[in-house]
Amino acid sequence: MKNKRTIRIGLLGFGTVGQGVWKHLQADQTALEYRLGAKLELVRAAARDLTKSRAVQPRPDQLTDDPFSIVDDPNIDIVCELIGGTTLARELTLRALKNGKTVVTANKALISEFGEEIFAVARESNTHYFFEASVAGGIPIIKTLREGLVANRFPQIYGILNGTSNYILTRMEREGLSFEDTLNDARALGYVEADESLDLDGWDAAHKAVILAYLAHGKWVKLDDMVVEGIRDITTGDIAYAKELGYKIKLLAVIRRDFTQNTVSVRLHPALIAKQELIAQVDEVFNGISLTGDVVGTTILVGRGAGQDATASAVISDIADAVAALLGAPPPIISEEDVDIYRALADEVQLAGPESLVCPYYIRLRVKDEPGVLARVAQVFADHGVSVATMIQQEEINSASARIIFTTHAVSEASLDQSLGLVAELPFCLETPFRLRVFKP
Ligand SMILES: NC(=O)C1=CN([C@@H]2O[C@H](COP(=O)(O)OP(=O)(O)OC[C@H]3O[C@@H](n4cnc5c(N)ncnc54)[C@H](O)[C@@H]3O)[C@@H](O)[C@H]2O)C=CC1
Ligand SMILES: N[C@@H](CC=O)C(=O)O
Ligand code: NA
Repeated sequence: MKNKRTIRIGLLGFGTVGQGVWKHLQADQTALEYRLGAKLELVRAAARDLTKSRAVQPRPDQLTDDPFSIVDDPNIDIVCELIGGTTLARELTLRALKNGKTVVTANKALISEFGEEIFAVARESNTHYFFEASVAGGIPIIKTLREGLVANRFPQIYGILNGTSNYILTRMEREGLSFEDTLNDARALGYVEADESLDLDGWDAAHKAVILAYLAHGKWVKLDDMVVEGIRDITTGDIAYAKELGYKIKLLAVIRRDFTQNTVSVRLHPALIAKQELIAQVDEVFNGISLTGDVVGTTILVGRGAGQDATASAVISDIADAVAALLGAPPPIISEEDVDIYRALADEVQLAGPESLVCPYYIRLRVKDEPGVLARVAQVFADHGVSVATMIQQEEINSASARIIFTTHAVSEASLDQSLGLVAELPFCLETPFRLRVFKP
């Protein structure tokens, strides 16, 4: 390849994703160079511990423990931030952008918290910030929203955005294992965040939902304004009861825009979803996103949401866009720097209030097995407008206690929670009542 410009790349972070990017860029370099019309050079990667033995081993001069030497290197054009977290990663990202570098990231925590600031700095620095790997791993969801579906407004986007929890729920369902039993395997497969609470308590998927909500509706929603619940309290029993009732339990992100009321709601929680829905059939580490556009109708994307190779695929796709931008091609149709476009998308949209939380529920109670229990619970439900749709009662082994599983008709979350608060205080109630939402697309 004669007279082609050489684009130089540096990686911040050389863990699961960093090594994947290095490995695949090297393996596919020639083909990529032809497709991009530029030469690529992997200059250096920063890692915390240089002595660690790694599956991917660059030459010693290509590894450094000083990430600032990469963002300050005048020869480097593209910096990939694959460290994670929101402190050092933010500092490095802002410095790289201010130094005029194009930045590619997989860091959803950083974007959901500091996206507004980072996009502004990219704009002021006349450069770009790409983040395809930050949502749904290898699925090209960012490109799909910004480019492929640009003709649409989106009344509903929902789906599975966390590979780790979907992997755990799938193995709990198939093998009857507890989630602790499967967590180690998810770790070994490189799916789990360094801070595991991000995966298990729903925060990681919430970060991704915040990013999608911004891209679709131009509004940065704060985590404090969202319902965020994870999968820790789900038992194999809940999964089995849900199955008996025709449902699967999935950790779902739900983004709804009501164009009449001009409100948007973004939430993240486990929910029962009818097993015939395509999203219910997305298992293991796969993510699935259903996007309903006012022009195209519903489009569903399914693919690997975590893991070294899938994530590297998304990072390399951003590197390709970054190379194109550096060679003078226009940025993607709606780039993250187009504030005016996002302001128009937002159109002064307000967050939907708690009254918008109305749906059917799944309820699990553990009670003393004695006369009158059902009548008391039914009375509390009736007093709060909670109407029972189905009930399963199962005696426990010692036969002094029983599990009762209800599903309800649609009811407001406030009424449901009030009634469960009262049920919890009844003398025969042996455990805090547990409830899951039933999601109807
Ligand atoms: N693992 C996955 O499947 C996916 C991860 N991501 C995101 O990609 C990013 C990286 O994730 P992983 O590769 O899984 O994490 P990891 O923990 O395997 O790798 C992090 C790397 O950053 C380096 N690092 C941390 N502090 C450093 C410092 N002070 N100086 C130099 N290097 C430092 C570590 O040495 C390590 O090489 C995170 O933002 C994560 O959320 C996104 C999609 C999927
Ligand atoms: N820990 C995350 C990794 C990808 O974003 C997940 O499990 O989805
Ligand atoms: Na993606």
